[in-house]
Order: sequence, then structure tokens, then C-alpha cells
Amino acid sequence: MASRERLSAHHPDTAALRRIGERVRARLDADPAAYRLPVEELEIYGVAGFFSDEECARLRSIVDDVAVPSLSYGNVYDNGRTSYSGDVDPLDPFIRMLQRRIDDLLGFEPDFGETIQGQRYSVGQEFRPHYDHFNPSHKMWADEQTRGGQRSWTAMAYLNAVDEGGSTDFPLVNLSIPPQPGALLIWNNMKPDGTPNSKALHAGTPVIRGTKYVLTKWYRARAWH
Ligand SMILES: O=C(O)CCC(=O)C(=O)O
Ligand SMILES: [Fe+2]
Repeated sequence: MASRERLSAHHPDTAALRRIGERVRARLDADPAAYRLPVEELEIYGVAGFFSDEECARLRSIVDDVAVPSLSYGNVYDNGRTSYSGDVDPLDPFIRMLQRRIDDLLGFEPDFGETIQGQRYSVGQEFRPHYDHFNPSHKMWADEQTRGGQRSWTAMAYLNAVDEGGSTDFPLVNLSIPPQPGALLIWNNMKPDGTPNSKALHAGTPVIRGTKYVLTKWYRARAWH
């Protein structure tokens, strides 16, 4: 363990991730619309009403258009995800406008963000506990190193209210966040020192009644391509 800690502290992305953490934190702390959730050991913020009802409705229909079963995607990161998901069209002017708003809220250059992903969960579907950041011992890590490196912050938007279930839980910091339409949840997957935060483990809990729609945008340590 000690040698792995040492390895990650010396990783070339670590200094960039530390600076990104500082910059985004300062920006969100200065933004009256962003509320820092009162937990230690995880930097996590909420912004209520980030998307309007009309934007949420339009986004839900976009998610319906692009979503396919997550598990049949063959995506190696997706173990534990039983929802439907898909990338939205990054060139769509409506999506570009929304992406700019998220980039601006966090203070990221647009090319640091991956394409927004849409997800739809039906009754019983979930995203089991996982980390958004990459595990450097994973076989895909070498590839990801060349296309932007480690994931830093996650921005996730709820596009509707769920009748029951579907909360986003961070079990290691005792947080359970119920979907609120139009709200954006933002967290740092790294610690302030720029190394992965084990407390960032989270899950989309099973939907019990209704359907859950979300958007997720992951930001990297470097420009993503
Ligand atoms: O649906 C949720 O509440 C969590 C989604 C999530 O963890 C992700 O998209 O990475
Ligand atoms: Fe996640």
C-alpha cells in the first residue's frame, strides 16, 4: 500500500489534479449558487435549479434517443451498471450551450471535459458502488493516459423526480442524495493533494418506483481527446 501511495503521489497528473482541485474549489466556494455539502473528506457541492424544467424535458428526450443498455456497451468501466446510457451529440447546439454552462460553473476549459453521457434507469436498475476515476492498475489506464489522464471532477445533473429510490449515495461519507429535477451535483474524485479519494465511492441506488434520468460529465487532468 505504501508503495502504491508513493507511486500515485509521484504520478505526473498529481500536480495538475491538485491545481485543478484548488481552482474549482475556489470558484465554487465563491459562487452563491453552489452549496458545499457538509461532509469532511470529500469535496461535494450542489446547485439547485441548474437546468430549467424545459431543459430537463428536452434532455430526457435526448437521453431516450441515445441510451442503450450500459452492460451491452462492452465498456470495461461499466461493471455494475444496469441502466441504459449513451453519449449525447457534443455538436448539437443545445448540448454545446449546456456544456459551456457547466464548464463555466467549474472553471474548466471545454476540452478537459468528456462528452456528456446520458443515463436512464427503470425500476430495479442501478449503478452499483464505484469510483469515477480510473484505477491505474487497470489495463485501460495506459490508453487513458494518452487521452487526458485521470478523471478529476464529476458533474451530474438530475433531469426528473423519481417516485421512489434512485438516490445517489456516497456510503463512506454517509451521504444519500435524492434526485431533484434540474439540480447539479459536483464532486472532486481526488483529494486536495491530487491523489484519488477513496471516500468518493458512490452508487446510483436502485429505482423502486418511476424512472430516473441523469446526465454525467467527467473532467480530466489534461485536455481530453
Ligand atoms: O445515477 C447516479 O445517481 C450516479 C451516476 C454515476 O455515478 C455516474 O454516472 O458516474
Ligand atoms: Fe459515478
